[in-house]
Amino acid sequence: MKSGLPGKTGVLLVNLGTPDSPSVPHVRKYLREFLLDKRVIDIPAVNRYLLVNGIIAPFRAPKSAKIYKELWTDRGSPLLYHGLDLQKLVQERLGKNYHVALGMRYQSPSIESALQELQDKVVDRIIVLPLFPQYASATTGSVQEKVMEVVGTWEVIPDIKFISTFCNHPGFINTFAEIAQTHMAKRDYDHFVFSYHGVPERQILKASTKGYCQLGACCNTYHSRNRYCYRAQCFETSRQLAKALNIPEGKYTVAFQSRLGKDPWLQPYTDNILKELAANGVKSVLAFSPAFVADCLETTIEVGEEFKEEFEKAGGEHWQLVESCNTHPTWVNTVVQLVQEAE
Ligand SMILES: C=CC1=C(C)c2cc3[nH]c(cc4nc(cc5[nH]c(cc1n2)c(C)c5CCC(=O)O)C(CCC(=O)O)=C4C)c(C)c3C=C
Ligand SMILES: [Fe+2]
Ligand SMILES: [Fe+2]
Repeated sequence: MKSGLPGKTGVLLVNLGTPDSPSVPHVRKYLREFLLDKRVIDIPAVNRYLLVNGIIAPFRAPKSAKIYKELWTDRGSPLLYHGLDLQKLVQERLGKNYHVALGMRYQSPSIESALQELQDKVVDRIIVLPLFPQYASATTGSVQEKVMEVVGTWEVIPDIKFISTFCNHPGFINTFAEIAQTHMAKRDYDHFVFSYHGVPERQILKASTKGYCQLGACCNTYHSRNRYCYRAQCFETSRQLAKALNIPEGKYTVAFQSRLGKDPWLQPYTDNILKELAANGVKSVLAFSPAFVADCLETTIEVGEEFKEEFEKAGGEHWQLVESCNTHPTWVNTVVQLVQEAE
């Protein structure tokens, strides 16, 4: 990719985004921007506007704001401050021939401002790393579309490389494995749950190349035909994590969380699985949330607190969340490596 001429490489790290504060108006503004994205709620535009403005924004925003208040810290939202910390550490590691910027797909700092920062630094090429290990149209696809929309307005469009998936990158797997080992060293676990953010099944079928994915055993192996299938990537991440941690098949379950609305989302649902596990006598669970590389509402609150409470209510005794990659040194090394591999 390099021309042989000296010049800076721009690195754009992008995560989903979070409200500016846990207040109801800020959460409502965030949910509106997020859920009006046609890649996130992929229904006809008029229905999406009615659903988001008529139901989700008025009714969900106050409930979500309450949960965001629980999550909020002195440094603000974890998704944002972990992103800023990661940006700083990766910048230090890559040095002066690189400029590393952080953008959020929704809210701030925006992708527009992050790309402007790179343009101001006169970068020759840009490497975009959406911070989602598994490609989904709603996340990585949406980031790619937004970046192309913004740079499409520039007079000079530099070389751009997108890192679309890193679901089985050894550095990503090792980061989670190392964090999990700190918990596994302290006690034995009866069972392991890999809980991924869900998506509507319809989105998996739409993203499938030539009808390859049937939401069945087709996702049990990972190869060029299903490289971008979110379900196949979640299974691949789980297999690699199980391998790295010597977890035998039968001792782990892949499940999906955070569904919204009445349409079928990817199954099994984590909240059902944890009840089944408790009913089958499983007492202790180590729970991973490997669709995220930074802790956020979905990991800390949903997996770490809500699922724990439900598991214990159902008869389980010990539920432990594996914290996300955040600024773990192996993860910082991995991001540096992903950038270098993309050049
Ligand atoms: C793997 C990453 C994510 C996918 C895929 C995804 C899909 C998706 N999400 C919603 C609806 C909501 N998600 C919410 C929060 C949220 N989602 C992700 C990531 C993915 N979403 C993150 C990182 C977060 C948390 C951000 C934070 O601030 O900590 C929320 C808001 C919270 C709530 O009210 O529950 C909603 C709503 C849909 C519809 C969707 C569809 C594919
Ligand atoms: Fe989400
Ligand atoms: Fe499949």
